[in-house]
Amino acid sequence: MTSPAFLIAVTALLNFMMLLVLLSLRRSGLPGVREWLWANVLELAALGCYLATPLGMPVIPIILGNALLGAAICGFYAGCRRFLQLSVPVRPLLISLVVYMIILGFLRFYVDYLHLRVVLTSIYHGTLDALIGYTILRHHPKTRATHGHDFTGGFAVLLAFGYLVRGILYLQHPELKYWFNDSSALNLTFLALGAVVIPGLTMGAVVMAHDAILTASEEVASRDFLTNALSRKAFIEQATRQMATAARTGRPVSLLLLDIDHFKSINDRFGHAVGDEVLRDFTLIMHSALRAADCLGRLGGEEFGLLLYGASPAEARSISERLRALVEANTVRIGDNLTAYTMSGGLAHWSAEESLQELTLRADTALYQAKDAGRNCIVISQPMSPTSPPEHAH
Ligand SMILES: Nc1nc2c(ncn2[C@@H]2O[C@H](COP(=O)(O)OP(=O)(O)OP(=O)(O)O)[C@@H](O)[C@H]2O)c(=O)[nH]1
Repeated sequence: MTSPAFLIAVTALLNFMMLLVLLSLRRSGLPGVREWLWANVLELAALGCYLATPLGMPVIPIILGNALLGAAICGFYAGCRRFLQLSVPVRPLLISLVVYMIILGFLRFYVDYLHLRVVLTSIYHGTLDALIGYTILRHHPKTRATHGHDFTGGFAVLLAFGYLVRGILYLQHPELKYWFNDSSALNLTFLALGAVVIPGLTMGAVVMAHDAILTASEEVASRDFLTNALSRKAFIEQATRQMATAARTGRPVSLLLLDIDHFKSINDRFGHAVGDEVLRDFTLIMHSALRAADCLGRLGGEEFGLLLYGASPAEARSISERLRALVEANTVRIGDNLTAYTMSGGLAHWSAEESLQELTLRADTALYQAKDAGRNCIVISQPMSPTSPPEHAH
């Protein structure tokens, strides 16, 4: 038959394994990992105190053990808040722990009410589990599915519910036994409930952390390091996705290819570092003038692609002209001097049967025409009619 001591020993082993898994995440630098680590260390120490019950020194399991376990769950909650970039209510957590310990001590050493102590621990741990569940589910990322958040938040809510049941049961039945000297199914069930809290929640936290690491590395891989525009590959993927959506919804799409004028001479005159600065400046202007949904990618060198989703041909034309004018009006500081530069653009409005490659070819031809026409202008490609001449916006 399983005994409470055996259950505690197994939990300690589980705890230790989760500690090792968390240690492997330390290098990630993710906020919250340090607190989760501490929560597991504190739980291990608490379990050690509980195992000392047969020694007959109640202060070790009841005061020290419960203080450490209470601190462990507070630490886990703090880790979740840090992970989610939220502030940690350190003072309220500390005060709650101190008050909890004072009442617990009172219920053991002043009046000895075992069932009220069980009710009190149920309220304390249940409330913290509910807070953990609520916080994680409330701050669930909106743009992607994350099983880690669902699992951890859902598990914490379930634990809170388990504690609620335990609290009510012990409140209504003061005759129920609890703890080391009782191997009844009920005692073991509630003991197991308390035992799985930190290892179970830690497992969820590890999944959340892996998800965050994966998302961050995907973001880095899809961005051009110098300008923070999308990489060519990511641009093509995103543009293809947006065109597929447009094909379904009937929304208009335009592609603008942009190229900084005489960029080679900027490099030649001021050096490569200044050229890099101009590239960064250019993308800053683009990002500040565009909507978040507009997809800007660096296609190579000083050439960029901009997919304008949802913009009508007239809107795309006015956006392109606005961007050109913004670049023309802007200056970059080079030492003590201010230098201006311009850009040319080729704009093509997408028609449903066209592939991204065909659309890009038309925009590219328009871009060449803009360069031929003297630069610092936007040329609009005429859709579907090979005979119609290109139109100049500026
Ligand atoms: N500083 C810097 N220069 C780059 C980078 N990538 C490409 N280039 C340079 O960009 C220049 C592009 O020159 P060209 O293709 O002749 O174009 P351009 O001088 O802008 O002439 P037009 O496009 O015809 O106006 C080359 O000198 C490349 O070395 C980069 O990441 N940083």
